[in-house]
Amino acid sequence: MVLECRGGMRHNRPMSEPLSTLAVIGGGAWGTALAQTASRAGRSVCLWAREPEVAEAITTRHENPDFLPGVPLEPAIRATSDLAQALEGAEAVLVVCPAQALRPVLAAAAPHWPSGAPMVLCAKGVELGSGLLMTEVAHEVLPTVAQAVLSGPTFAKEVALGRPTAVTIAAADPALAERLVSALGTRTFRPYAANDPVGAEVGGAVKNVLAIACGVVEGLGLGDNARAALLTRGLAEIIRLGRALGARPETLSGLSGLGDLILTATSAQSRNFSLGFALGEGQSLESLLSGRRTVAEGVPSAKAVVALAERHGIEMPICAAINNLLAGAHDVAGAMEALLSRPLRAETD
Ligand SMILES: NC(=O)C1=CN([C@@H]2O[C@H](COP(=O)(O)OP(=O)(O)OC[C@H]3O[C@@H](n4cnc5c(N)ncnc54)[C@H](O)[C@@H]3O)[C@@H](O)[C@H]2O)C=CC1
Ligand SMILES: O=C(CO)COP(=O)(O)O
Repeated sequence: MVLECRGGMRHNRPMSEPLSTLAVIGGGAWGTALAQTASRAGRSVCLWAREPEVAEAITTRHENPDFLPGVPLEPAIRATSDLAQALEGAEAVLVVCPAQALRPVLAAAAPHWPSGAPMVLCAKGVELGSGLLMTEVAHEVLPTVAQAVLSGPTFAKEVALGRPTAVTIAAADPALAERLVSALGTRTFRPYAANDPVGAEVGGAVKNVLAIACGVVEGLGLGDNARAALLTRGLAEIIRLGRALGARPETLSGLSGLGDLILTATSAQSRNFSLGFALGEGQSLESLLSGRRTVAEGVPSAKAVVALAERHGIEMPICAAINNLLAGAHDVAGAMEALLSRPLRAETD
């Protein structure tokens, strides 16, 4: 079956005109949920899924049983596994692939990128090896494309079901953030405009590692005090790294930082929290990752975040303990011991 995605003629719109046609790159749970909310906001949406069977299920059966089962999708959403088709005529592109796949996916998209269309980076992570944030990776691949970051406390299924949700849309250019807020906002999907994209992405990347830590503590049955301590000291790690990278503290304590940390690190709906919980109960990382199709971004990002912190001379002991656990350098008891044996010190150090 040929799946067509035609958003109209390729053209550059003046910055003030509304964005009517969007491409969503990524057919996982979050790309599908964002396509759903954009379609409900009245946008014409074409989604690119890597798997042809996912594209076909979305277009013909209006569902994504592989990555977002049980949620009826808007019939108007079109999907394709052809990147060129997905991008044709798009006035903005939401990039929603896993963080470690961002570089190759953007490189494949680059020859087909619609002239003048900004990108909205929606993945949460830090690139392994380079230690680059998503905006930095994207800038290396597509240096002339305007960027925004969409991040916040957002379980995909709740968004797709239309449950009330607030997010941050951050762009260095405030006019771009406002246009995206207008394009995506609805009564229940409520984007807040911001102009600190780095702050928005640091919170989203680090909270996944901290969610694994909270899951471990829960799986070990260490209690509510321990979880509260991890959340608070975890936020201190987000703020320390964010400041070093030029983020503003108020962004880190907003929706994309503290908000997402609270959501992800306290809910069994989170893949990162659940993975940590299973590790705390004694399951092996290998068994948890084998055959898995969904992402737990905290796993690759732990190593990248710790390397980034070392490069900036910042202490991130919770992230370091999780990195050691995931790398097999410590078992669960060893990772806890590394945290509990740290010297006592002033809270604000
Ligand atoms: N699921 C959620 O509730 C939310 C997810 N996010 C973020 O969105 C990003 C995407 O996550 P999900 O949509 O949840 O994914 P998912 O776990 O539902 O599905 C995995 C997706 O990754 C794709 N994929 C796997 N390997 C790939 C590769 N090498 N190249 C290109 N694509 C590949 C698969 O085709 C599939 O679309 C992640 O960074 C995640 O942290 C952000 C907010 C909410
Ligand atoms: O980013 C998310 C919620 O904001 C999704 O978290 P998980 O990837 O841990 O499920």
